[in-house]
Amino acid sequence: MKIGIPKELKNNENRVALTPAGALALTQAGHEVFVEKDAGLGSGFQNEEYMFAGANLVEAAVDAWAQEMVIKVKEPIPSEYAFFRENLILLTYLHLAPEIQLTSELIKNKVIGIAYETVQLDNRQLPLLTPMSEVAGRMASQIGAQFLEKSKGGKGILLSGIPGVERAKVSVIGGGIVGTNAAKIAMGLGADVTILDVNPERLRQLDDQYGRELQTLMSNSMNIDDAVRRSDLVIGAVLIPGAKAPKLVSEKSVKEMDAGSVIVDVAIDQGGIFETIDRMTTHDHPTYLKHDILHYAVANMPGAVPRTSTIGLTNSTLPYVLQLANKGYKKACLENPALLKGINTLSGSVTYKAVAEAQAIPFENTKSLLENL
Ligand SMILES: NC(=O)C1=CN([C@@H]2O[C@H](COP(=O)(O)OP(=O)(O)OC[C@H]3O[C@@H](n4cnc5c(N)ncnc54)[C@H](O)[C@@H]3O)[C@@H](O)[C@H]2O)C=CC1
Ligand SMILES: CC(=O)C(=O)O
Repeated sequence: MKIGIPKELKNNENRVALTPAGALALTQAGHEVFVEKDAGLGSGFQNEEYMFAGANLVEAAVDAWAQEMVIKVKEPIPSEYAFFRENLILLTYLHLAPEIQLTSELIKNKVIGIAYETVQLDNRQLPLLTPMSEVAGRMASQIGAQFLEKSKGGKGILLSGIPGVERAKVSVIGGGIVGTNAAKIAMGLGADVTILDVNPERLRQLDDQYGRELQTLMSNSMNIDDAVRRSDLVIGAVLIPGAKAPKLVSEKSVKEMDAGSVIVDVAIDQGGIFETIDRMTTHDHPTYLKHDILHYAVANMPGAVPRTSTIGLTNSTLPYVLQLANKGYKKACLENPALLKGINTLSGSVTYKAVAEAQAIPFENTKSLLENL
């Protein structure tokens, strides 16, 4: 198969969809890889390393996009919609539920849109979201700690406190991969950490794992309101796969936080869980103030640590990329139910139920559509 790797265009997005090691695995399997010149530089991978791995370097994005399958990191931005065409296989994070225009372009152009974030194993794990959730979760606490500093606009407190001075209170809403990693780092930095989840089994696991160091709480509106009001830093880490994130934190609770407190909404890529977050922010302008609370809502947090993230992402995506390339997307998806769940758009239809529901548009069953192609 001919596979294109365009350079990422989102603000401060320095990741690339494939490492030279990944390119080598594909060329050794008999595939042709076309990497846009300089696409790997932000992650510290030189053009020569891709050439050494047997990939072709192409001068322009259009040449990478012209291939049978295009692998990216982030959802395409409007300037990339012109590259969409019928039967293009696009493998990337799509986060379509809140992205009406992108969804409509993928449908209109009959793109085969496979979203990393909805590839799901039988045990419900999301193997292609996990590595970036590990990164973003770990970053969320670091970022929260930075923005609590006075010079960054925060209330001027240290997460750990010092002997004789109170520690900061951190609440993490959602106890999955992002939430657990955020809690781990916040605990490591010495904060007083509470984690909320709706899944009692998950709360039990977290309690077994971290004991008295971590306060677990059932996620309901009363507990969320109480936790938010008392927190110096609140991290949003909820996910209902494919769906628009539920608005769990009310504007009223945010107003009751102390001035200079910080919100980091990692779930912003699915629309965010705070009523006071109505827009994404960027690495260039990461926060805005609302009700005197700093709001951070960057949808590509791992883009800030591209070397770690690119290697972590390729480690997880490569086995799936190889299946798609070796078998063709149709056979690969019909033989692997996890990959089948990744298809969000096919033959001009939305094939992921939660996306169709979020946008109130018709939904088609992926398997039936594929079998009849
Ligand atoms: N902004 C960024 O750069 C990045 C954002 N993300 C996003 O972070 C979000 C979380 O991802 P993961 O941790 O990997 O998902 P996950 O599936 O591992 O965890 C989600 C957790 O949310 C819980 N949950 C569901 N409804 C809830 C509710 N009402 N209250 C409390 N908890 C609830 C689930 O039980 C689950 O434990 C996703 O939207 C993901 O796309 C991930 C990586 C980077
Ligand atoms: C998960 C995601 O959207 C990201 O890593 O940017």
